[in-house]
Amino acid sequence: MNVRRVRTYIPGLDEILYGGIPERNIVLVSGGPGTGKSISAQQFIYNGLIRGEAGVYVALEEHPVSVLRSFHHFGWDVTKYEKEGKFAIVDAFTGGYGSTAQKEKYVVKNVDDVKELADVLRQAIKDLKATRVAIDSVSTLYLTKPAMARGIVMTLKRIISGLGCTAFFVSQVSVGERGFGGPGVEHAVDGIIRMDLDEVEGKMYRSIIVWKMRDTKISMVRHPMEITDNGIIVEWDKYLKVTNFSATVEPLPKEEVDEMKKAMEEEEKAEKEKVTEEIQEVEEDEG
Ligand SMILES: Nc1ncnc2c1ncn2[C@@H]1O[C@H](COP(=O)(O)OP(=O)(O)OP(=O)(O)O)[C@@H](O)[C@H]1O
Repeated sequence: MNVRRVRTYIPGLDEILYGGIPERNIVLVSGGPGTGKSISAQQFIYNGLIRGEAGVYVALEEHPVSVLRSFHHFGWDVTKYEKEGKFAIVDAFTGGYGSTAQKEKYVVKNVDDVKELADVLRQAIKDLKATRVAIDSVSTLYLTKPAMARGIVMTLKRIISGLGCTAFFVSQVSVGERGFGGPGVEHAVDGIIRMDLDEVEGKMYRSIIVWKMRDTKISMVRHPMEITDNGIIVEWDKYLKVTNFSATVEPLPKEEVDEMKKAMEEEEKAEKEKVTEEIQEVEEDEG
């Protein structure tokens, strides 16, 4: 059976997922500092907004004003969609203190209370009829209580997935750490995307790897990745070979490139059919 997919529209990422993220999947975006996790979450939300899909961004790690500044840094004007009721930031950072928080609609007063966060998030998703959610970062919620991690992730997953949304959960790990966020979390989520920065002989290399993604085939190699003024670009037809002394970018075998291209073509076809069906439904309702 063909799964319904949510395209990230992050250049190259849908290709290495063979068409996009299966709908309702909760994806852990894991990586060390400065690897591009927040940018990927913002790009995922913005790319939905410009295509008519409402989105909610949960800010746990930065002030909502800083989050807005990050979106605008890439020219992603979310303020426009906020005014139209298609985008909202859930403020789980300020605790309701300060002049900005007084004006916000979705504020979590006690961040240690996951039930409160879940309630505010549920309300935001329902009000906006959102289909995309980003939590930045989910690891903040259990930094001091690792035993609670699985329970917290499962609570959020039930709500988000249950309401029909697909989500990016940002997970912070230390430089050089091999895991993604602890065993409870890694098994609870539907997908894991890992972002890395490697220093080889004084030069930094960015890369991305899909570790797991339920209900779809994935690329089995590490891909080079760039952060540009327009956001993240994944080099989906190349792979990065890193050793202690060298980093080389190699082309992928032609068969794999062709298979990813084919998967994308099929997804684009399925998407066109979905739009046609939706137009027909609207016409029938109106007619
Ligand atoms: N226009 C740009 N061009 C190139 N690189 C950029 C640009 N804007 C931001 N960056 C880089 O992106 C990195 C930050 O990415 P991001 O905030 O997504 O990291 P992160 O993985 O969320 O990190 P942390 O866990 O520390 O918050 C910075 O190192 C910055 O240099």
